Parts: sequence; C-alpha cells; structure tokens
Amino acid sequence: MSQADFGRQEIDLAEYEMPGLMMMRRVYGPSKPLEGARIAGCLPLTIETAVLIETLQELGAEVQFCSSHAFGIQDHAMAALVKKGTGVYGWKGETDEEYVWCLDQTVYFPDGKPLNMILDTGGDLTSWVHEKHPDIISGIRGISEETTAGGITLNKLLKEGKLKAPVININDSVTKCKIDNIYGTRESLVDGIKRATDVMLAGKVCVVAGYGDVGKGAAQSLRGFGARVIVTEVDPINALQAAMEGYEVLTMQEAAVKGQIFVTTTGCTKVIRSEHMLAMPDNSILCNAGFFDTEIDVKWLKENAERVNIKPQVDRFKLSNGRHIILLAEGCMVNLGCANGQSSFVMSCSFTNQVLAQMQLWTKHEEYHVGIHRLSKKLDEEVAETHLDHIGVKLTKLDEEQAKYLGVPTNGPFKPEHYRY
Ligand SMILES: Nc1nccc2c1ncn2C[C@@H](O)[C@@H](O)C(=O)O
Repeated sequence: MSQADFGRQEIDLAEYEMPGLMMMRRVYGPSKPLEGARIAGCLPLTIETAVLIETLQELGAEVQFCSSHAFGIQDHAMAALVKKGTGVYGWKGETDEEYVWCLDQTVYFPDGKPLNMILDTGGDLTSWVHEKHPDIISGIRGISEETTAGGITLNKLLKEGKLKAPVININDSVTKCKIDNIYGTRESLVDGIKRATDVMLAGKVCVVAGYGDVGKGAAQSLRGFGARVIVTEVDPINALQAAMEGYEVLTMQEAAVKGQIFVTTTGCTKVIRSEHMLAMPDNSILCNAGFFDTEIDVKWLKENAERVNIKPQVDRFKLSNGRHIILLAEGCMVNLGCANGQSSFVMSCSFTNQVLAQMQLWTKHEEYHVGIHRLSKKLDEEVAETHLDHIGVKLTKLDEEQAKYLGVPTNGPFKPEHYRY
C-alpha cells in the first residue's frame, strides 16, 4: 500500500470519529458557502487536519496548508491530500528554514492570486502575512485562530495597532478550550510520554507546570495512572483550584528536587530553567504540552550538556553535575512530537468551530470589524449538540415552564455570556 493510500485509509477512519465535520459537509456542502474563499492554513498537519481541509473544500473553498509544528506532521495524511491535488507544505522533521519556506508557499495560490482567508494556529501565518505581505492584507476577509497561545499573539498585534483584519479566536469557544485542551490532553499527553520512554507512571512524582485547561487535563491523566502530581502556578485562582483538587502546589525550585517527570503547560517562557534542571534527580524526564517550545530552556541544555540521541524525539543530556535529563520532542508539543496528537473525536469539536468561524468571516464579514471576536454561545452549543449522538448522550429537553423559570429559551442559549463552564 502506498503512503497516499495508507493516508486515505486513515482519513476515512477519522471521518467516522469526526461527526461535527461530517455534519458540516452534509448541511452546507450543497450550497458551497465558501465559494471564492482562498484559505491558507497553518496547523499541525495531521490526519484530523486533513479531514478539516477536505471539509473546507467540500464547502467550496480553495485550500492550501503548511504545518505549525515541525514534528506534528503525518506524512501519509499529506500524501493522500497531495494525491488529490491539495497544496500542503510540510514534512515531519522539517528544519526552521524549511518551515519558513513552507509558510510562505501558502500565501499565493497556484493561479497567482493571494490568500483572502487565514486559518491559523499560534498566530504564525497571520504574523508572517502582516510582516512580509502587507500588500495583500486589504483583501483578507478574516482570520480564525486555533489555540490559546495564538490568542495571546494576536492580542499583542491588536494592542500594538498592527492587526489589520478581523479575527475569530475559536479557542474561546467552550467546545474547543474545555474539550480539546482538557480532554484531548488527558489522553494524548501520556500517549506521547509512554511511546517515547515506556516509563512507569504509577508511584512516580510528576510535576505539571500550569493548571489551566491543558494543565488540568495533564494532571488528571497522570494522577489517573497512579502518579503523585505536584502543580506549579503563578495565578492564585488556578493554584487554588489545583489545591482543592488535592494536588500539592509548589514552586518549580521546590518541585525540581522531588519530581521525576516534568510537563510544562503554561504558554509562558523559561518555566523550567538551568537552576531547576541542575536540581533534578538523575534521568528526570522533561516534556512540554504547551504550543510554543519556549517553556523549557532547551537552548541552555544544548549549550551546557552532552547530548545523546536515544531515538527520534528522545534525547538524553548529561549535565555538569553528572546527572541526566531526558528531553522529549526537543521541548515542542510532546503529544504531536512523540505521538499523533489529540484524537479525532475531540479535534472534530475544535475543527467544527474552525469551519463555522471561516463561514462567519467569509459570508458575514461586514459584521466583523478589525479586532478579536468569538463565536456565539448558540453556535458553541450547536457544536456540542452535533457530537452527542456519537457518544450515546440523551439530552433532556426543557419544557416551557422550566424555561420560563430559568429565564432561557427552551432551545438555548442556556447560559449567560459570563458563565464559566
Ligand atoms: N490531531 C491533531 N490535529 C491537529 C491539531 C492538533 C492535534 N492534536 C493536537 N493539536 C493541537 C490542538 O490541541 C490545537 O487545538 C491547539 O490548541 O494547539
């Protein structure tokens, strides 16, 4: 079986687990609402992203993509897309220079016309176009952003007055951040750690830096395997949540001497530094589940320790104190670098939000001024509802009396805008 045929087999399997995207094809495919849209995308090029790409095409868009992560690429999935003529630029293990080349290939389409929509993650493609192709920005109707870190990047662009197109940050959809970030991580983090190291988690001390959505999923997963989990946090609310869940909450300096496995999930920079690594027990395992690869000071490690590559995505460093650090995926997203990322069903929730955002920005662009928006609660609830049947959920209907009592419509929205799920 060729790479492309293998990829097609796995894409077919993934479609069964992605009911939200399949519903979008059934409902909106015939009317081609994305006709005329030239969507350039930047996401991990996985099987799930392939299903997203072909959904956007089914809705009438021209689509070409690059990868946001050098190691979050499944080549066989991309081979299947290329075989059908889709422009995808990326290969597992691409260098930084090759990444930039791939990013730039998505800006102009084969007919010479520039992109007029962006589907981004981490704000990478948005920043690139604003910096290197300002001449095409006026033709961009909108940008949808995938992840927490990207929201931070785009907010900075907005505050600096540099953002020139409307953005919908789908990470702000509850059916993305409270599903993908928590429950996706809850399964994919340990998948990555175990494929890389086969380490026993039960009985070990695991340190999770950050108790946001990703940290919550990480901590719950590690505890589920019988590890003793320590959390580090800067935010008193997240720290209180972690403590109330029964986790010990310490500083990284205090946790470094106790921990055996370390996971960063903060979106911040230099969370694990040299002084922490030098305090760690021998053969401590370090990995990152956050979007950017800045959380672990990999630069210091590479400059101050003897590196031995054990196998792809697994490096062992001997420190000056004679102890070793085992670094996974070079400090990049371990679930994508050492495994296949989040599973299809949870990515269906995230990517259904992406498709809705692209449709909103393309067909109702006059409703979106330059700034950062989120999808309505009604659409958010619809994304959730689309995924219930697949997992046997039987939803209870509000009757008129109950709806009146709660002061909400019988068919939702069920919560006020400020509600925190
Ligand atoms: N299978 C997959 N396909 C595409 C992207 C994937 C993924 N697994 C994790 N991400 C990253 C997501 O968690 C993304 O929503 C994020 O927030 O970074």
